Amino acid sequence: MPSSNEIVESLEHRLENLQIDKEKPEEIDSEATKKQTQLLYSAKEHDTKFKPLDYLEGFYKTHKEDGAMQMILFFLPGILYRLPEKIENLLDLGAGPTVYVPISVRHRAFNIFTSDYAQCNRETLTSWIKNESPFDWTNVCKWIESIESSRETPEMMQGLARSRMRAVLNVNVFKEPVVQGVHFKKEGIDIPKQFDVVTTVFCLEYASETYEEYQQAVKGACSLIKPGGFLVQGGVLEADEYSFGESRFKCHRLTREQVKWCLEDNGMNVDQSTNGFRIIIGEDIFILISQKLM
Ligand SMILES: C[S@@+](CC[C@H](N)C(=O)[O-])C[C@H]1O[C@@H](n2cnc3c(N)ncnc32)[C@H](O)[C@@H]1O
Repeated sequence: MPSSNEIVESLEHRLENLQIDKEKPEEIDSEATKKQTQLLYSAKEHDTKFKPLDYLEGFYKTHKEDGAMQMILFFLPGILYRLPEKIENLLDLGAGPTVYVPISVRHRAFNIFTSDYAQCNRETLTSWIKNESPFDWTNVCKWIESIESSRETPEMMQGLARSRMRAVLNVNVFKEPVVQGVHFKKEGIDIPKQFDVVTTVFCLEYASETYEEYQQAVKGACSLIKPGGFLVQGGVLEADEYSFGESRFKCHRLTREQVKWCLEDNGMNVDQSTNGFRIIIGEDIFILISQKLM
């Protein structure tokens, strides 16, 4: 069986050959015109202005929809391979309307919790759990399957992930506790105070507009991890905003140093020479795994 290092290295090698779709000059022009017509919202307005279907159509319709998503989906299996083989409780923090994390961890995590700050996203997540999703995840499943080589159909992948789902939580990374309420849960489920693994992708820097807010957001995320547990974090560096559909949202312009400083401040391992930390950065998109020190 290959080691997790070998898997990540082989994925890094494959990344060199991955065609991340770059915008052509005429597309850049039309992007600039589109931007002028989009409304610019603050990060705090995610709860009232976020449009789940516009977001999903913009970034997840096919795996080629967006370079950042391609990068995350491509490296996620290799990063997840570094987690313990059996995970009792996993939380996807700030999942938005997306379910690619539960699908990717379906074989390892027994109890999967998902969450978001915006009610419309919590509703979209719940509808997927009830197999009433307004969005078709087939293409993303095929992309995940091609990286995993698991030979499962999208229906099998989603069926297993759904059976592992336990609850949809209302979260705010600036509040204490971060879990503010339960939007949906299956019968007889207790919500853990801390989790063995917390995943959070494009959330902490997108919830923030300043470094102070980002520090608070990381503190909130880390407070949800058990001692010895893991954080899997994905995000974007050096960006002031992101956009989809008719909306743009401001975000904190994050640097790679800030990513590490904040983890360190919250008792997380940032020593690349150990097994407890690994970061991969490409085209200003990063994905990392960090273990909480005991
Ligand atoms: C860009 S989306 C990322 C969604 C998803 N994780 C993904 O990878 O596509 C950012 C998410 O952060 C959530 N968010 C914004 N402010 C937040 C806060 N204070 N606490 C928790 N989540 C927040 C938003 O509601 C939104 O769903």
